[in-house]
Amino acid sequence: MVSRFEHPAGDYKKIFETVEELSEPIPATVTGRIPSFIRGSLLRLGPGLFEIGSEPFYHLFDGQALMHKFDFSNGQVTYFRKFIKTDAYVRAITENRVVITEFGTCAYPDPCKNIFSRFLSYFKGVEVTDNCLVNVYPIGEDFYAVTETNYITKVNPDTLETLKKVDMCKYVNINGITAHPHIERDGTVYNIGNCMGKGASLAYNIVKIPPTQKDKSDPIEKSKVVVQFPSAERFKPSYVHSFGMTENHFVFVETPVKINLLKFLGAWAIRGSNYMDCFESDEQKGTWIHIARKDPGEYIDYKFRTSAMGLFHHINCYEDSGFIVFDLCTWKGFEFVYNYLWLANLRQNWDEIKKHAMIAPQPEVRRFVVPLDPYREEQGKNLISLPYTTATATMREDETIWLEPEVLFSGPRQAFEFPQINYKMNNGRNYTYAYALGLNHFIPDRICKLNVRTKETWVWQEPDSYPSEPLFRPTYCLILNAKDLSEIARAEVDVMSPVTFHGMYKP
Ligand SMILES: CCCCCCCCCCCCCCCC(=O)OC/C=C(C)/C=C/C=C(C)/C=C/C1=C(C)CCCC1(C)C
Ligand SMILES: [Fe+2]
Repeated sequence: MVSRFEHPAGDYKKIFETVEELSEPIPATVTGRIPSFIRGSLLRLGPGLFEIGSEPFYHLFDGQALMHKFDFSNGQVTYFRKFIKTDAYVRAITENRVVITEFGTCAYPDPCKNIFSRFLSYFKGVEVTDNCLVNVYPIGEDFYAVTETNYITKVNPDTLETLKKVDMCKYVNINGITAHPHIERDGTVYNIGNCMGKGASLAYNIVKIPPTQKDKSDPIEKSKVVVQFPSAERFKPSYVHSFGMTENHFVFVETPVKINLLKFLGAWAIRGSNYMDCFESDEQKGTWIHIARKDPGEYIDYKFRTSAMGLFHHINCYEDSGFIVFDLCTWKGFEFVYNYLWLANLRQNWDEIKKHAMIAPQPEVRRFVVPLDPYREEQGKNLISLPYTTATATMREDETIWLEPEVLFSGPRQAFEFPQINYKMNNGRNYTYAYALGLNHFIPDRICKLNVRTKETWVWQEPDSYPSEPLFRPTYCLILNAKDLSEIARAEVDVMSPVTFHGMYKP
């Protein structure tokens, strides 16, 4: 599953360049035969505008949200893209400067204003960004483009028009909410977000948004918090990017990558800083794993611990014979991987890219197992009795339960990231296959498949192609056979497309 290619020509730099939106869909040239059951739209999101006037964005997660769409109908394909007209985008375009602070780029006060109003604007605090460049998902009958703040943006998935900005803080007690909800077959959405509770105590709330309402009212209005996970530290919640959901449980992994709230609330409002400045990594704490029952929501107060790791994406999790099995795309150690995703680094020449990735955390796909009844057995004994995994859980003297994972895939600087499963069929269930984007020293250059039972792997790769779950240069949408990753068809358009993070197929 490692890459067959080196990239000395540095063509990958193109996926971090600004492009224009399109005024109308353009036809794609199809090679092969698009299967007739593929009728719908592939929607994807990522950054499309990497600078405004003379002001650059600095981090991979700062560029302004561009929504892409491939439409499939009767074997024909069109491609369309539009910038989401968020406040961050519209105000930046209007004032020709960065107006709202992004993940790693700070907005400075308007230089045209007099010194007094500039001084005042420092103390007004920071406007939280609505730059929804990370993912798109349905809520009821509607579609929302999202980042990880409290703002989500309703879009029309056909015209890519921006419809309205919604503040989730109005409905539930959260300060931010992830771009990776779980969606049940009936349309119920579950998500997790950091929250500041009573007496400024920190927690992580699981939010439930019901499906389409009979009375046609907006399901978001009926959002509620169903269960709360405590934070390991009083003023430092961990960064959370995704979580796991089995039939009856939620799995939340609390990593050592912390948001220092004192920095966040204080320093940020007074001098120019951005979200990246507020993270710190705790070398001592390791990783805490939390479990909660789903219905009714109830936190299960077992102290599962494992070594320090970075985590963005859960692959899948399921219950089996009194255990919860969960598979993760991890990064070894406590250092924040986002420190390596500054655009200046990703745009370097290949030799520098490789040097940089040598010192970064290393990726590994890991399987963990937790027992649902850990206090049955004595201390020091492995509590896991599933015959097919070497993952262990051991009760320690202090009543914490130490987890050692089984490694499902490991290759130096070769990440299996941005994972996908056959979600409708397999989420929360015992499963066999996971698919992902292969990162070669952080450069996305292949599509991978992993059999999580046997560890067998498959790869699709082509020279000078930089997929992102997957989008390519020159932009083409590739249809691969899920069995062996062989090519079925491709629909190519004569425009360049920058990197995208996540998206969805809308039948
Ligand atoms: C697709 C190819 C990419 C090429 C290189 C990738 C290398 C990747 C290696 C690791 C995987 C990383 C996965 C991350 C994916 C992703 O989509 O991340 C985007 C995340 C964003 C934009 C997060 C924004 C979060 C914000 C603004 C949070 C703000 C807040 C806090 C920090 C504290 C609490 C309040 C608030 C406002 C929510
Ligand atoms: Fe993600």
